[in-house]
Amino acid sequence: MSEKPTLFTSLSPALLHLYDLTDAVVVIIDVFRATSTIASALYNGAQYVIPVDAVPAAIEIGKKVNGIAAGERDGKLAEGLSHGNSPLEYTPDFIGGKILVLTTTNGTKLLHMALANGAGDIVTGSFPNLSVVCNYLIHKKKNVVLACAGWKDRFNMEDTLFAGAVIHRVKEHFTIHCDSSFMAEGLYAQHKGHLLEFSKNFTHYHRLVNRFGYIDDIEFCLTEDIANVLPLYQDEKLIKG
Ligand SMILES: O=C(O)[C@H](CS(=O)(=O)O)OP(=O)(O)O
Repeated sequence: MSEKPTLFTSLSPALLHLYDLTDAVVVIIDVFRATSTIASALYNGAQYVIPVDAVPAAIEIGKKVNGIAAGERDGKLAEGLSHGNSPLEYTPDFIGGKILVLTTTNGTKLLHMALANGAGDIVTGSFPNLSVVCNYLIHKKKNVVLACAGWKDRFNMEDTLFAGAVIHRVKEHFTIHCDSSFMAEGLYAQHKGHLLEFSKNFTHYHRLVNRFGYIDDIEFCLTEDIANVLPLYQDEKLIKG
């Protein structure tokens, strides 16, 4: 009997160095909101997304590729960028055929950290593209690291819940000896029927909804398969895989 590949969950960027990324598919997870926004932009016809880890670089690259330089810091539009990090901003009319250059507080930084740690096979995941990510992991038959962006190195619930949702669907295909994966799946199994209601307790819900009123974004970001495309990292871009 052939051995199954392994699956691990990194609950924070601060823990990422503990995992071997070199021979694995790394799923970058930032449910609120970077990876939901990336799925939305590609689903609605963006040519591709360039994830960037700093605002000045996003502005410079945006000019060079004649793209839309977008992103935020701490939930607000960052100075010098013309668009934010809301998945609802990237409608087909607006983003169709265009290049999005995106920089965010947690998600795009984590993707660059994964690259610096040797990752060669990177996709981004969120509830809006849950099924396509799971199918990719099953068909690749490679080791997997589910990498949660958290918030400024802290653990968060929404990224952990998404990791749990993936594990719930793919677990028969992997060897999983990882307590964070076990915890993530248990959490998802317990709350999958009422994610929106459950999310009202989360730190990020307070940050995004109570401070900025982004409730529609939260609903989008917790809706499974509403933008079911695979953002695949190739040649410094996220393309539709
Ligand atoms: O834009 C977001 O949703 C967050 C903002 S915050 O700084 O975490 O409040 O950034 P992200 O990198 O998408 O987590």
